[in-house]
Amino acid sequence: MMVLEQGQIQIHTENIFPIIKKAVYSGHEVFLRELVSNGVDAINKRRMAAMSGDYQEGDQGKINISINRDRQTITISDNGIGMTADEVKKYINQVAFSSAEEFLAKYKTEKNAIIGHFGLGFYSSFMIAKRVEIQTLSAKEGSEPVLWQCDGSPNFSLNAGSRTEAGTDIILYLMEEELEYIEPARIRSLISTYCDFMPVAVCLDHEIINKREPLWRKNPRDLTDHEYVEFYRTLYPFQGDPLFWVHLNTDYPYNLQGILYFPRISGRTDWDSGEIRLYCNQVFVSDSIKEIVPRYLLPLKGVIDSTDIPLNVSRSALQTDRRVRSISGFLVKKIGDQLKNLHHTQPDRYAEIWSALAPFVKIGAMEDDKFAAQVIDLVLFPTISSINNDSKETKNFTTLSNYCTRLESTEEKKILYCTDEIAQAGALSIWKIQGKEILLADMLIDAQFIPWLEYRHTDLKFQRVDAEIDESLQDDEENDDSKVGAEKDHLLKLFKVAINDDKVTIQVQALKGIATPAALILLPEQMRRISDMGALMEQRLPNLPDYHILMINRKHPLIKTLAKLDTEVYQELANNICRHVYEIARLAVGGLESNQMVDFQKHSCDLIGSLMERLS
Ligand SMILES: Nc1ncnc2c1ncn2[C@@H]1O[C@H](COP(=O)(O)OP(=O)(O)OP(=O)(O)O)[C@@H](O)[C@H]1O
Repeated sequence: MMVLEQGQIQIHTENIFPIIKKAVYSGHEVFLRELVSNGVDAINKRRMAAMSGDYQEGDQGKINISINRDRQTITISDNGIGMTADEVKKYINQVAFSSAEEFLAKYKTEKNAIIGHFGLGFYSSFMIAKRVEIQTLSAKEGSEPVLWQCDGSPNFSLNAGSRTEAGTDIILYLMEEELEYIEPARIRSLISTYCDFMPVAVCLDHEIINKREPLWRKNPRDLTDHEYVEFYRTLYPFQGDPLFWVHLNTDYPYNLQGILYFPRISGRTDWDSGEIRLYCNQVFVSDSIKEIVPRYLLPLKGVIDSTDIPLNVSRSALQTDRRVRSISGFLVKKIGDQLKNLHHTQPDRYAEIWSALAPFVKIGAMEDDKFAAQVIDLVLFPTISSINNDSKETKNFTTLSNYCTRLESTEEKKILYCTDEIAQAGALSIWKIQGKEILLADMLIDAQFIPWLEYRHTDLKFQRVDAEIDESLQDDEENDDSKVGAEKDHLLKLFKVAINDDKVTIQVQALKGIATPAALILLPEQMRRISDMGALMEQRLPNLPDYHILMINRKHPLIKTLAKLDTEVYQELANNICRHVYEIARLAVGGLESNQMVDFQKHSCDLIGSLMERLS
């Protein structure tokens, strides 16, 4: 055979082959992606070049992978543009080599940090092959076939090749320790992962393996909801249907296509996993890219396909990259726009999925001012409104601004909210009877979101229903001290003696409404927030703060009777009743600890027992 050329690949620093073999020890499988991508590029180049007339037009682009068990080889063949001898010298011996060298220089310091090893290119073959041959024939009219051989040392040879059709075969002689790639099942699964959406048929022994259509490349106007959902199902099987999606398509200032889905979040959702799949020209790169979206968008799933996200840099460099930051801002904006669109065009559907969206919208708003500006009027609260004429309670959704427009203009802008409909049921009922509309803020995140809202809206005052009983809820006539002052003092004294705890402030008031409870525990807003914050920092659920108010309702029949009881004679009974009323009020707000619960049961039974004795 006539030898065209023998030589040494120019080595600038050191022999990179052992480094490729050993240092890049993890993720060897990416060799297939790199070589198939080169084949796709070659096919595209041929199509373009054929238009100019100097190159032969090819058949439909196709990449075939064949396995020869006896020779322990894998051959990746394409019918692309091919290379002349000069091009092999230039592109393989110089360009490909220097890009691999550059890649490895970065790799040495960044180790696994480089995303998906993209950029190693042709020389990634040496991760799994002890010897590599290139059989290539350029599509340029009158070209001769060429054979390039390299045994993993810096020496290469260039001879006359045997290809008769334009295109390239990359023949990999597998190393002993890499024989897993001789298994067709292994290659098939790699094609499915990396090449599924490639624009060219990728075959294993001439059977097409990649058949999936990259939906994100289609025009959104040509797609139905069903197609979007089906696509999601194939990407993320058994995960429930998505709540909504955004189709991305932009050319300027960067090239980016994709579809982002908002998944159905469940208790098991891992907020930090990051499951957006990154593609580059329909070639799969990675499915755990967390750096291109802000943390609060990590629950999103779907596909981003961009040639403008630098792939051969470390993850930390990616995070600070200006273009990536701008892409991240673009994604945030698109999600915000879609939420707005849903809210306006499908308000019922929006309200229906709101509880799933709420944590992420609220966290996003608190973490990102720009996102906050977009979504602040899209935050919904369920409201517990007044009793209607037909006595049925209604629960609707409202935005904060709509709630405010319903407040009477003369009124102080006080936003009443409830964080637990059961524990705050007593106080809640008093406000409801007065026809007040109450926001339900019962999500964990609301403990931070309410103070955040208050900070943004300095003209608004947020008050939990059990923070105080203001004058509007008190029965003025029944609270006239000139008439009832003595009785109030008497009750106050009775409860003080019975409870005997300086931390509990006792108040006696007559509350409006017939169904109001005998006693209520009140927690002044600021004091309660400090206590809640302490619990949050200690990562426990907030309990009833030691300092609280016991509000005694003078209008309740039990308290009325108690006030009339001859306490000279029934001192102990009065004491027990006061303690019992206090314990019931604590119980109602979930404020009894386990040992107190045992005492409560005993006290209740003793009290009922002693009253029954008097009857018999
Ligand atoms: N199958 C092929 N057909 C024709 N030319 C090829 C083929 N494979 C590689 N080449 C040529 O060799 C060059 C170097 O390839 P290599 O894969 O190392 O880097 P790249 O494809 O340019 O960049 P990267 O892989 O980093 O995206 C290519 O630019 C191309 O000109």
